[in-house]
Amino acid sequence: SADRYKDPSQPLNTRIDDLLGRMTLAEKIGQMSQIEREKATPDVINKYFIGSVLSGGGSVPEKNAPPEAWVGMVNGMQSGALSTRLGIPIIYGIDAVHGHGNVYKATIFPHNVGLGCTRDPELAKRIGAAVALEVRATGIPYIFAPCVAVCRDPRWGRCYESFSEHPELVQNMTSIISGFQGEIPAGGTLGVPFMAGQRNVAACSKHYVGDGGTTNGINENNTVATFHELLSIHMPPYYNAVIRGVSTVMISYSSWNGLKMHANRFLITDFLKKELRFRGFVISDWQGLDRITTPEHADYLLSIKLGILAGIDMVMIPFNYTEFIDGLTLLVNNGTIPMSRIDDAVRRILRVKFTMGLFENPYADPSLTGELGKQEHRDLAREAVRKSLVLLKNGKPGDKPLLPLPKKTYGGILVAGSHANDLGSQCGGWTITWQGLTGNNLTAGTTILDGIKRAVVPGTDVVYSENPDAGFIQQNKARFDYAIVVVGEPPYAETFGDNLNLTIPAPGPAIIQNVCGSIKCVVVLVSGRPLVLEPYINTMNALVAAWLPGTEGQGVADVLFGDYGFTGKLSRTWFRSVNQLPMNVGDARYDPLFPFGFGLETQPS
Ligand SMILES: OC[C@@H]1[C@@H](O)[C@H](O)[C@@H](O)c2nc(CNc3ccccc3)cn21
Repeated sequence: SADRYKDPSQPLNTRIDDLLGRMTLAEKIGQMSQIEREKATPDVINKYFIGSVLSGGGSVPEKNAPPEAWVGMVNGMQSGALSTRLGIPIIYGIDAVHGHGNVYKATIFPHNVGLGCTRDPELAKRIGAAVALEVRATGIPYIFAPCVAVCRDPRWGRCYESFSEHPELVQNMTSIISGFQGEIPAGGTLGVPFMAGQRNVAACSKHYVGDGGTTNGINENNTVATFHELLSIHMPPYYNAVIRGVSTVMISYSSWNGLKMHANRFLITDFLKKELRFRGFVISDWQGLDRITTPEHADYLLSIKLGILAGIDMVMIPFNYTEFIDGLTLLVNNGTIPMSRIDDAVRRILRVKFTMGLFENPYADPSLTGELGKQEHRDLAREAVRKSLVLLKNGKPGDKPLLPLPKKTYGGILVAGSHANDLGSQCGGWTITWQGLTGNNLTAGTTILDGIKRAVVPGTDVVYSENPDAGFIQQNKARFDYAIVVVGEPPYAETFGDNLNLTIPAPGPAIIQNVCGSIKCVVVLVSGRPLVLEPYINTMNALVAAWLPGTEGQGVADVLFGDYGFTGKLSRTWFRSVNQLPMNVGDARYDPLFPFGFGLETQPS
């Protein structure tokens, strides 16, 4: 019979059964293997029947690669896959967690902590659709987003990847999945993966489950919780993700009550796959199997056994693919892992690939390259920046409000601080490189300083000094009508962001004291999370939490100068002291500097 699996008019399960029935063990295990771009030559993909390739953070075809280079790379790999006996296409995945962060000149949106402050699920959906177009511009159909972590401790290095500490707010923001993948039609089968068309991407809700609940926010560590606490705090977003038809779920490095999530058969198979009826595929994190043991990779055969039997379907290996393939082959041949488990994994992977139309559209659509960094998307990102800003203070007690700032001044405006003129720092981690970069040459965008200069009346004297010394301040303090002080955190990702003191990094505090001690000032804090404020807050006339706004820094000036009012509300509790942590809305003992949901409002001027 003609290859029925290649016939798109055949029912989905007919195609899956037909193809699965033809596959050798080597071809099945190849589908379960995801390797890193740098290993993924067409020959390796062909020889090992590789099912998936990824770009890890910062892994690009060439520095500042244009979309055409990405398309050429992905298509080259795809030809390797299509030349295999059964011609099963690869699915290429990448972290587009705040826009297509790895790609030069992509639109970079606010990180999730800021999106949570918009309280605007419809905006999140529009962002998802825009990001999908920018990802498709590079020929990629699959992203490792959204992170639906419920970050319960801001000392966690990935807290900025979390929409909120409050599970309901995170649940609401899962609307971004319907932007990425398209809106699933009502009345379908619960839990099946969905993708509307070739201008959408398959999504990945991560990291299942409890990644945001680790002790002291230590990345990849242990989440101590009763099953009820796990279900009420960390699990809710996965209900919504499954209902929205999310195509994949990524497993967390963390443990639950001492058991590694990557080895947790109860939560992956019995709960996610059976109870929640998730029908897409479950993917490990990077070397997630290796990290089941301590030290990592200490017993890779055991890692493979535990991970695959737990219910992991695709393994983000990413480099030692022969060791993985040989190990899994051995475990199937010696009966440790039943073929039924392998078939479940491959069935799920094929279900996603058939559903997203990958067999009919294995190659990039070259007409989409113009979507990358499109002005329409930048305008959307700028809107998101505006709505993400949270006004925490506006005028000292007894003073009249400082914001919105006048665009016309008699004297000048002093702009100070390390983060006023630093595109990389306002983007944060997962931008161009894994950890992110400082400086202004990493990609295309608008710094907060650029935005201020464009917002004021032409001819207004805007003076920028990154770290003005006391002498400069004393000589000029009468000159300036007011100052804008922009300080905050350097870029970071994952464990590099773990931080137990959460103080504003030097020289931020000194700049605040020097400038605000002499000149009326508004401080704009660029950070992935709440930081220690109490020592300085009385010195400030006004204070804005800007989070990690991304490339469209103009959105900050839009609101500072009153083109738009402040509307953002805290997605996270703002603690007084780290000694209070963890401290979340709803806790019995709750004594924040600013509570969850706080945000002053201003009217457009
Ligand atoms: O980039 C792929 C995944 C990403 O989707 C996950 O959210 C994240 O947990 C993740 N981390 C890495 C790399 N982690 C790593 C940590 C220490 C040394 C080398 C790599 C890759 N990935």
